[in-house]
Amino acid sequence: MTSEPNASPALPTVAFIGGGNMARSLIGGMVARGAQPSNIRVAEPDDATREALRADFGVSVFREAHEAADGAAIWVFAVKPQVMRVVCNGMQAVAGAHPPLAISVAAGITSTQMKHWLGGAAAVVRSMPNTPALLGAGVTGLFASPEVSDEQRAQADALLGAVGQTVWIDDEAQMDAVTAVSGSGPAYVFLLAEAMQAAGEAQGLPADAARTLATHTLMGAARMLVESGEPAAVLRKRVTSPGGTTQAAIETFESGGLRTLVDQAVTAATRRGRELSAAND
Ligand SMILES: NC(=O)C1=CN([C@@H]2O[C@H](COP(=O)(O)OP(=O)(O)OC[C@H]3O[C@@H](n4cnc5c(N)ncnc54)[C@H](O)[C@@H]3O)[C@@H](O)[C@H]2O)C=CC1
Ligand SMILES: O=C(O)[C@@H]1CCC=N1
Repeated sequence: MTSEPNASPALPTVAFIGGGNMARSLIGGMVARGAQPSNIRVAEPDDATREALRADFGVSVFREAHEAADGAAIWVFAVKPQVMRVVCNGMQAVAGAHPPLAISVAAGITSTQMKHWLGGAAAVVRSMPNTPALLGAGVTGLFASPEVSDEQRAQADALLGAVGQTVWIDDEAQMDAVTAVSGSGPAYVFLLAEAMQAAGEAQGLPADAARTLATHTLMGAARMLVESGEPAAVLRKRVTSPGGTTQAAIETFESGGLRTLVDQAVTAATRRGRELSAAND
């Protein structure tokens, strides 16, 4: 099931545990789309990162996780998978017998691991957002553990839906594939942008021109994919005149194994997600 972005979410107090790249994208996207900064608290040990969040978005910032978390209705865990267990264990005293909704954005870490590390009573939504959330153009896959109530599920959908599309996943094992396609996905597009720009420069284009041509081509094509609703293959064929320039390029991509390479890359990212779960158990 997918849903459209919400323009102005009415959210309860949210505490972000970890204020790095992904948290910044979510917080920036939420504030830009109408969330009250006074309802957003962030725990971040790095002084410069913490102060930048306060200065840029007006949110309340804290050095310690428990300071931000105490009294918040939703906890968003945005730390690296490698430290998640320690961070959750440190929250058990604040969680008590009735912990608030816990939303994890971490790659690999399962809802069962989160629940146990938080003391066994937590309702956990495992999510996988991506950094275009900063522009309200994110997409987030979400899985709700059995303890999550309908109201909590709606809260998670409102929070992540404020910064882009949401897609609910019924089988948690598929969250590693979500991570591999859309969580990591922006990096694949940025790699393609780098390669297109470099190739344009190699053909003699000035760097500025190559960047503008490559980046706006990606933006225009992405908008067509979303706004036309037509399959990618149909849009591709409309650009590809028989015997023309595009055909020469597409045949080069196909004979070079682009589809196989993309499949291998997504498979490697999916596998890495599973490894992160096992390695940090
Ligand atoms: N960067 C991305 O595009 C995406 C990242 N994620 C997930 O988001 C999580 C965070 O990733 P990033 O933001 O990229 O990493 P990051 O390294 O930029 O942010 C993590 C932050 O957690 C802070 N931190 C460390 N220990 C802490 C503690 N005890 N309490 C509070 N904060 C603590 C660090 O100082 C750091 O600022 C990871 O689990 C990752 O899998 C998910 C989707 C996309
Ligand atoms: O690379 C990572 O592990 C994280 C998860 C998805 C995007 N960044």
